[in-house]
Amino acid sequence: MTDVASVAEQPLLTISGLEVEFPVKGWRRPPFKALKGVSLDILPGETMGLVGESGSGKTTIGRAVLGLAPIAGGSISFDGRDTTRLSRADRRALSADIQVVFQDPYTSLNPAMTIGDILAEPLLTSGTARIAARDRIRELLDLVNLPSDAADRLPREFSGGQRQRVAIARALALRPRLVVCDEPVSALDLSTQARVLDLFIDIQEKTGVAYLFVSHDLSVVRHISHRVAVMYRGEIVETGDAAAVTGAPEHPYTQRLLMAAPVPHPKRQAVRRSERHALLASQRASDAARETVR
Ligand SMILES: Nc1ncnc2c1ncn2[C@@H]1O[C@H](COP(=O)(O)OP(=O)(O)OP(=O)(O)O)[C@@H](O)[C@H]1O
Repeated sequence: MTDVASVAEQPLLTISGLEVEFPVKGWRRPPFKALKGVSLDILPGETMGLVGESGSGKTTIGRAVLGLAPIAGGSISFDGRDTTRLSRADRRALSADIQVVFQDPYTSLNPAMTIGDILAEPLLTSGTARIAARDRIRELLDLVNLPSDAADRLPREFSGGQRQRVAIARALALRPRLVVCDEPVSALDLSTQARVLDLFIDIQEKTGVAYLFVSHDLSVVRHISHRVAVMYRGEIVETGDAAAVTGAPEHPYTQRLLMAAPVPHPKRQAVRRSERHALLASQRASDAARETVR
């Protein structure tokens, strides 16, 4: 379903010539140009990986898409509408369609709220009735593979990976069409990273959500993306099919990034995303069968 060829060709998100400038303190000092004319589009159900070194402007693109960066030029349109010129009410309506998952699952969840209350918040704020919200919370916990009794527990009772599942569930509560994922696995250990990345892929296959997936880690981006854009000092220097960009990059900067990235296991590299899912499913089935025999 999420194969790029099978999704509609009309972009969900189109960023054209985007410029973001931050003011710099000091008499008559020119602003700092964090984005210098960035263009990018994302199709429905697609994952666009955004990779680049620290300070290249990845987070700023995500923040601009969320309406949180000072835009100096260019445009961002979502579903054909320019989002840089929305009234506050329209921006609020759009926020159901565009959600975010942050890097740190330890600070992004309110420690005093139960998981149920954390997931209920966006639902109740948007006008969902309490009974419908309770059903939706159950569905969300199931979608991110957490037990339904998780709703009654506090964030501190969960590991980092489980907390990130809660953050993902919260982002999905209002059935967004795009989720900005800003380094969502960087704070997790390697094996948890792989499981959470596979969860993102599973959810996309079930819901058709698109991701703008920001990471400084080329191997993470290679694992999850359909297409990849490479950022360098406020500009996109290369965009293309994930396998092509991460396998045979054209731009010297991407080549340097690739040399610095850990090499994936050759078997894993050869397996396409859809095939990987079939493989994972059969691995899970044989694990389950082994458990039953024991
Ligand atoms: N609010 C701000 N005020 C001033 N400068 C900012 C602000 N936010 C970001 N910048 C600058 O804009 C540039 C791009 O930052 P950004 O956070 O987008 O980079 P990044 O590629 O996401 O890096 P990292 O991986 O370290 O988060 C950096 O030089 C940063 O210092």
